[in-house]
Amino acid sequence: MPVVDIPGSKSVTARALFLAAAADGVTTLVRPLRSDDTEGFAEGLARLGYRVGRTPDTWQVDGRPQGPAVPEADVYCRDGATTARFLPTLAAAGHGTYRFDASPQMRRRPLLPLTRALRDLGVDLRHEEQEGHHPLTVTAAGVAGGEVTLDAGQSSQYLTALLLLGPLTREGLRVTVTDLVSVPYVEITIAMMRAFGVEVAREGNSFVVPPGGYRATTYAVEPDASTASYFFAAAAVTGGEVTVPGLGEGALQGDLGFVDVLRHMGADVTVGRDATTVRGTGELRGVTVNMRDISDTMPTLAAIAPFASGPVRIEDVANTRVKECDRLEACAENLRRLGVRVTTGPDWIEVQPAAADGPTGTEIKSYGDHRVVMSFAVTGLRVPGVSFDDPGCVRKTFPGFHEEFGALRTRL
Ligand SMILES: O=C(O)C1=C[C@@H](OP(=O)(O)O)[C@@H](O)[C@H](O)C1
Ligand SMILES: C=C(OP(=O)(O)O)C(=O)O
Repeated sequence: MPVVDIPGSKSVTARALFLAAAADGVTTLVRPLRSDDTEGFAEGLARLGYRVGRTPDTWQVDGRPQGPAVPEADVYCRDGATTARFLPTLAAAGHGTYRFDASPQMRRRPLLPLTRALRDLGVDLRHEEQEGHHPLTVTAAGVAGGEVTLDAGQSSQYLTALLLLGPLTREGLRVTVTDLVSVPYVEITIAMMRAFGVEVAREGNSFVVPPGGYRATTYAVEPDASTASYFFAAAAVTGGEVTVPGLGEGALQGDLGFVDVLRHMGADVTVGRDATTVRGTGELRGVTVNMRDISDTMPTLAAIAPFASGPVRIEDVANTRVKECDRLEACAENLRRLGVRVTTGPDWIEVQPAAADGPTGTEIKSYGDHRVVMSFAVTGLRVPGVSFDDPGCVRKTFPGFHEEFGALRTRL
């Protein structure tokens, strides 16, 4: 029975780094994710003058409730949207001039609703080239706080950034959302703020954050549930069994809900107190599923959909078009390259069962998207000849993916 150790959650590590930097005292992160996104986040903090110390298993951050330690900084956010959206928001609470840029991929991704909200709160923020995109400069002079309205229909990260900022403002914050996707990520934010001593109140569509700052702590990062989805899917399509320790009933991440989709399709799933096991049963039924809450697992499901006995339709995932790539089209194109029939709409994808002679191996076009590669690696368990034009882009969240997945392949 393969037991797979999954690296730490990207979302939890990014939040923990923000909270640690903003807290009063020294915070220790236990088993943070070490990947391009989170290394980029930690490097960004260091650029802003925060002290980040490392041992193989822990990161220590000296918190500065007053904001960055340097009056000027130039921060490169790489491909990470958490870095590119959370760090300018953290910097706004300080005093100084901070410029943020990102990779070409991240430059294409939006953040206008967030930067508008920051401006509405009095933050001096300028986009250098294209309105609502990196590069941008924050000329920070602290944030008074107050009320602000936000459209988080494209990304919940806008709301998370503002909630994280709330305790650093002088009066606290009340954020009213007109739309919101990826709700479980906001729940992660609220639970983690609580662990750092701040209670967010929810009043209908409004989130109320008191002023007063964060308390430093020791924080253990749980394994990444989105990463685990590839290993759970592997069990479901091969008839094997995979157990992931550290992700159980108390897990913070909504993406663990992907196992409910697999259960619905016919897999045997046990979510225990501190571990989850998926066992393939040989049966994989078609399904129609709304993935608005867990859209990072849309490519995982799309990539195994050809092995289902009926059509797989994934709905309400418009915002997957503004991730590392347009994931709906990237998945559709790669499925077609495999010889699978697929259709897409503005916010959905429908995949037909593979023909009797099965999908045919091909080179998968990665679009620099870690999830495209990791998802179609699962397809490759059943289809000989699947390769990737850019296998290394998994570094964003899981640099060791191919080694770990290769090792699992021999044990399934
Ligand atoms: O807050 C976070 O850590 C994340 C939120 C989600 O983004 P959206 O809210 O943009 O869907 C998710 O896709 C991303 O990988 C991580
Ligand atoms: C969308 C993703 O990342 P981010 O938005 O944090 O860059 C992801 O990891 O799938």
